Amino acid sequence: MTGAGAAMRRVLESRERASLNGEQVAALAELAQRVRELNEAVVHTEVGADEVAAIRDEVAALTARLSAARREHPPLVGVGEDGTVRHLASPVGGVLNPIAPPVAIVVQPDGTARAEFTLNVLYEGPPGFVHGGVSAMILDQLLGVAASANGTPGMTATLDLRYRRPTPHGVPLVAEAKVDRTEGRKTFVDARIIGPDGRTTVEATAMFVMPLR
Ligand SMILES: CCCCCCCCCCCCCC(=O)SCCNC(=O)CCNC(=O)[C@H](O)C(C)(C)COP(=O)(O)OP(=O)(O)OC[C@H]1O[C@@H](n2cnc3c(N)ncnc32)[C@H](O)[C@@H]1OP(=O)(O)O
Repeated sequence: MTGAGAAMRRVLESRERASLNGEQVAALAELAQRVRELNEAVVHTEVGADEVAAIRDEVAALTARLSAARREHPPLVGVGEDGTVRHLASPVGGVLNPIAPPVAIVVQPDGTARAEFTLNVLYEGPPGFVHGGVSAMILDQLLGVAASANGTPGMTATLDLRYRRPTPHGVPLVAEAKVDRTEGRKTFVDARIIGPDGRTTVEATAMFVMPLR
């Protein structure tokens, strides 16, 4: 069995990742945004059973139309001119991924990975608050981006979370991550989510390990 590094390289090499031009990305991102709105509407709808059945069939027909021509792999990672990390299909902030929370990560000149975002009810755990696993996923991504921006990317080997207070949804949040230190193949990164009152809701520390093989 080969290691994670070789496996990832193989996937990347096998991907004839048609570089989408800006226009194509914008068009698909708009589609993904409409699907996000659809997702939220599904959770909130009170329309009757007949209408639900009719909409179900319409959605199935749209899925069939989109599937008429499929890429084998989703489009590749890139970094925008403004430092914005563009992993187009990422489950965190991927503009082409309709289940991704809208978390656009920008790497600042001092290496801090930062995002400002608002989470809706789709990401709810306890009533009124963000699901802890969603916070963990967002922080893992931010931590990983900070490690990559430091020139020391890796796989998450450890992720420690401290949930200090509930993270509210429906209000602006900030998350940031910064590399603390590196030791050989290990990179240690700190991150947090900050609520609208400026108080930290979740803290995280992670260790990333660059796979050898
Ligand atoms: C700029 C472009 C931007 C692109 C941005 C994209 C950003 C994307 C962001 C995505 C973000 C999301 C990211 C994701 O979602 S990553 C997905 C979640 N993570 C994984 O699936 C990782 C799975 N594990 C592995 O692949 C391997 O185990 C790794 C690679 C981690 C290590 O396997 P490897 O065979 O290479 O390592 P080694 O065994 O020789 O050990 C080496 C050293 O490390 C120490 N160690 C290892 N593991 C642990 C552990 N768990 N706790 C404590 N220590 C551990 C070990 O003791 C040793 O230390 P020492 O004895 O030398 O002192």
